[in-house]
Formats: sequence, C-alpha cells, structure tokens
Amino acid sequence: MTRNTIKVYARLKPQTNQQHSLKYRILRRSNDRKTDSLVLLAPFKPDEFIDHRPESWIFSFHRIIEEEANQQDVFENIGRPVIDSVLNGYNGTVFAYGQTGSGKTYTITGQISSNKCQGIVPRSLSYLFDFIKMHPENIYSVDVAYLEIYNEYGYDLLDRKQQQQQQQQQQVQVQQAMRLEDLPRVRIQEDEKGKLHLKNLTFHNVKSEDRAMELFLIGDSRRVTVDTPTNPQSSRSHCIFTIVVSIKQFGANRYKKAKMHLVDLAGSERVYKCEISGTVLTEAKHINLSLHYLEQVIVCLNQENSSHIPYRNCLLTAILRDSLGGNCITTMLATLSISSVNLQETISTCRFAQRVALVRNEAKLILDHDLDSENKLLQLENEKLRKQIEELKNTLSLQDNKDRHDEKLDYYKNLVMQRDQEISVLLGLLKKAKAKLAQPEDLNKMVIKSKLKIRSKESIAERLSKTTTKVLEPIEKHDVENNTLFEIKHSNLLEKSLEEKSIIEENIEKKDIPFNDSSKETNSLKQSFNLGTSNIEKDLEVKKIDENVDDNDMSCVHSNETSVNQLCNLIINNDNLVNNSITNDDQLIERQHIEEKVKSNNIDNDLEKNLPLTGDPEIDEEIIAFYKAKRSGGIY
Ligand SMILES: Nc1ncnc2c1ncn2[C@@H]1O[C@H](COP(=O)(O)OP(=O)(O)OP(=O)(O)O)[C@@H](O)[C@H]1O
Repeated sequence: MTRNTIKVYARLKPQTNQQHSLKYRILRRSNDRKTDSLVLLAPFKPDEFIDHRPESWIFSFHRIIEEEANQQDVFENIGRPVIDSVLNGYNGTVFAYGQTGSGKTYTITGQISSNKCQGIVPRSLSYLFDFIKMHPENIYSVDVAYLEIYNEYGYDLLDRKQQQQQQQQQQVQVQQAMRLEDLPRVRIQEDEKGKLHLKNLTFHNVKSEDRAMELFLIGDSRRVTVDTPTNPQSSRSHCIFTIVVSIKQFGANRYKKAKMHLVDLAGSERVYKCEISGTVLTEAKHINLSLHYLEQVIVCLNQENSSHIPYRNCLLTAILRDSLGGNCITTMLATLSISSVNLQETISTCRFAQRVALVRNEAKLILDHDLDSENKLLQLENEKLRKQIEELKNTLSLQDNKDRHDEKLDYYKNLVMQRDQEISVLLGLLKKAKAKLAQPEDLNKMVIKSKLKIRSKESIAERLSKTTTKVLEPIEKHDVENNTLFEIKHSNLLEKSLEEKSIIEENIEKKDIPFNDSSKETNSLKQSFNLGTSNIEKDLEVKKIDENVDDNDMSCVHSNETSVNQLCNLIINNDNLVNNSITNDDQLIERQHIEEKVKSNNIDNDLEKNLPLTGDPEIDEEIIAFYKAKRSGGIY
C-alpha cells in the first residue's frame, strides 16, 4: 500500500496575443522549495483585482509545464508515471480540469492524426503495448471503455450495437450524425458489499495498439462538442477513457488488475461571460453543477473530521470515487489560460488545484479474483503456451532434421571413404597395368622373336626352293642332252644333292627349335623332302642297274617332277604358315587366354563386357575380383 497525495500539475496554454498576456513568474523547485510555484501578477487596473486582493497570487504545483512544452513532455511528466503504476497493479487517474478552451482536450486527446500533437491517451496506449511487447514473460490482458457524462447521464461511447450498424453502413458521416440518445445509458449499481458498478458500460478486450486506437477514435467521434464563444469545439460533457490492465506472471496462480482513467472534464465557465443560452446554457449548468460536486468531494476529503464524502451526488464523483481519496495514484492537470481576460478563471482553477493537492490517496495493489478476468488471462496464457509448444516443436523438428542430416552426412562420409579405398585399389591396378605396358622391351622381344621365326622359315624355304631348282635343272636339261651326259651329270648332281640334303638336314636340325611347338607342317615338309629325294635316289639307282632304260628315264623324271611339285606346294603352305605366324601375336593369344579364363570363372556376361580389362591377366584378375566384391556389396 502506498499513501500519497494527489499530484497536481499546471499546464500553461500558449498565448497567441502577447498584448493580453498575464504577467506571471514560475519559481522552480529547489532545495528550499519542494514544488514549483506560479506567481500571477495582477494587471495594473485596480478594478480588475479579484476581491480587492493584493496584486499577486502564488500557487504551488508538483510541476508547472510551460507554454513551450510539447505533448511528449506532458506525457513523460504526467501520463507515464501513472501508466507505470497501473502496470505495477495500482489504479491510476489523470484528470484535466480548467476553464473552457484552456487546453484540457488538447492535453488528454490531442490531435490524433498528428504524431507530434497526440495527447496522453494515444501516447499511453502506445507506451502500454510497447511495454507488453517487451515483457513476454507475463500475460497481459487489456480492456478499454469510453464513457461520456452529458447532462448528468452516462453514455457508452463504444456501444457494440452501434458499432455493428456503422460497420454495415460504412459511412463516416453516419458515425458523426449518430445521436447520443441512441447510445445505451450507463448507470451506477451498488452491490451487497457497497461496491459501485457501472451498468451498460462495455469493456472491449484489445490485443493491439491499433485496435485500441480505433476504438478510441470511434468514441471520440461520438462526443458532444459545441461551438461556443470561447471555444469553437467545446466539449459539453465529461469524458472518461478507461484502460484496464490485467497482469499475470507466467504460471502464477494470482493476477493483478488495475485501471487507468483518463478524464477530460467539461470546461468550467462563467455563464454570464459566455453569453450563452438554450441547450448550451443547460449544458453549462450541468457542467458547473457536477464540477461543484467534485469540488465538494475534494473539500470533504480534506476535512479531517468529515465522516461522509458525497460521492453519490453525481455520476462523475461516483465514478471517480476510487481516484479521489481511494485506492488510486491520481494526477490532476490544471490547464491554465494566461490571458489577462481569463485571470479570474485561472485563479479559480489554481485554487481548486491547491485543494486537490491536499487529498490523500491510499493506493493498494489489487490482486483480483474476478472469474471473467481470470478466465481471459488463462486463455491468453494457453494461447501463449500453445505458441511456445509450436515453437518448441519447430525447434525440435529442426534438431531432428539436423540429427538426420548428421546421419546422412556420416553415411556419405563413409561412402566417400569406401570410394577412396576403391579408387586407391583401382589406382594400384592401373599403376601395375601401366608398368607392364611401359616395358616395350618385352614387346620388342616378342616382335623380334616372331621376325626371327619368319626369317628362319623363309631362309629354309628359300634354300629348299634353290635345292629344288638345282634338282630340276638337270631334269629339264635332260630333254635336250643325251642320256649319257645326263647320267654322268645326274650322278654328280645326286652326290651334290645328297650333300645339300645333309646340309639342309643339319640346318633344319639347327633351326628346329622355333618349329618344335606347332609346326607339324615343317615335319611334313621334312618328310616330303625326304620322300622326294629318296624317289630321285631310287630312280637313279634303278638307272645305274639298268643302264639303257630310256622310257623309264622319262617316268623317273616325271616322278621327280611330282615330288618337286609336292615340295613347291609344301613351300607355299609353309609360306602361308609363316604369314599366319606374323598375325599370331603372343599378346593376342594371352588376352584370349585371359578372356577364356574369365569366362571359365563364370563371371556375369554383362559385368565382363563393361569391365575395363587391361589385357594383363594378373591385373585383369584383380580387376575382376574387385568388381565382383563390389557387386556383392563387400569391400575389395
Ligand atoms: N498547449 C496548447 N498548444 C497549442 N494549442 C492548444 C494548447 N492548448 C489548447 N490549444 C488549442 O486551444 C483550443 C482549445 O483547446 P481545447 O479544446 O483543448 O480546450 P478545452 O479546455 O478542452 O475546452 P472545452 O472545455 O471547451 O472543451 C484548441 O484549438 C486547441 O488546439
């Protein structure tokens, strides 16, 4: 609980006409002085002195806001401390009091369309919602209501039915043309505990500054204003904009609830001065009466022995009961005109302010148990919890995704490692294959070997051919020479041939090694050669025995010719063989050998086809093994 007097501020309305300006001085608070003081100096004309008092008056205020002060300065000094106390759970009230046209509405409402000129209400809403945003640890529920007291009747400026109708028509003119009588009347009801309640006043729950401002504007547009001689837009009513803030700490069982009244009182005016009549006069009388009741309450509150405070005299005092002498932190703003023509009204306002400044309030922290409010707060708390759960879910799913991502990453890392191993094996194989291929001597050797084979086969064939020619020559000559000569020559030739034969045989023996492996043809050549020569030998031997066998000579020659022909054929065959041996490259044979081996190992045909075999059996075997292992899912 905090005990404090109502803080009273004075705001001086800027004077446009300096000629008619009151002379005044402001004495700022100092070590000697606890408050600001306003010293008003009377004009020189003694007939303008009020009650023939001395020519100067001094009034104390918590703070005096000068003409030059802007709207933000006013909010910082007056509005902000009150809304801060509301946010701490204490009721707060700001009310503006002053003569008509002195700047009450300008201070409380201001010009909403201009940021610079906005009054305490819009600035308080903005401050409140900014504060809520900055404190997500708490649950806040905000409700607003707007009440107008006109000619002693209360009206709900934010009536829902009217709002719905206006929304349907969507015409601003209709809003403005709306009659006050169409709005529901707000009445005061007292419960069994003596607590006063306002019946028919709607409290709107607002979740944003924009919505709250929207409602404030709607209510403001419904206010009754009149063009009076002193103010072209004079408020003919008292208006109270109420902000209720319920605060619950997250997870707490209890909650705080506090309300802030922002009161723009109708202007006090001296009827005789305003030259008004009719409705405006009636309004003025009601205004003055209610302000009189307000003053009465204040006076009673300041009288120590006063047992009864006349709150119920009027609607205004009934509503402000908590704000005056009750559970509230209250600030009064006295709006003062410093025009010399308004001296009396200014002094009157200052006097009222001095009395209010003496009123003591006892502000208590309000821990409410109202089911409606509690329900609202719990709903908000649930909403917030749901949001938090969603956020947590998102965070968890992100974490989950991250885990999955990490798993995938590990999998791919392993895969990359496996691939690296495979690549290194393949590189090894490739290296081996290259090393093999990089030994051209082997190939050269093989080529040379093959050439040697060819040459040796060629030379034998050549020799055989020559021998055959030599054998044939005498036979051919036999046709032209006589038999004796033929015989002599033949015997010589035979000897030579035999010699040649033995030489050839020797040579064949020497050159036999390259023919050993595969040359069946060579053996048959040898045999045929033997056969050919033996036939000649036989024939000649027969000649020797039977010296005069002419006809037989010819058959012998024919037989020799056949043998030679056979020899020639064999030579041609041998030549073909030699040619074939050129194409029979050893590497090709080896490759075929590997391929056969691969086939025999039952390797899948498709795989075989696509394998990058090198031709080297050793390497190819490794390659096949590598791909076989890979295909079966293992590691080579
Ligand atoms: N501090 C100020 N700075 C600039 N203009 C001001 C200031 N105070 C009041 N005014 C202007 O003076 C005129 C009257 O002000 P306002 O309507 O606020 O007076 P009021 O006290 O509310 O009068 P009423 O009681 O008749 O409603 C308005 O045009 C307003 O803009």
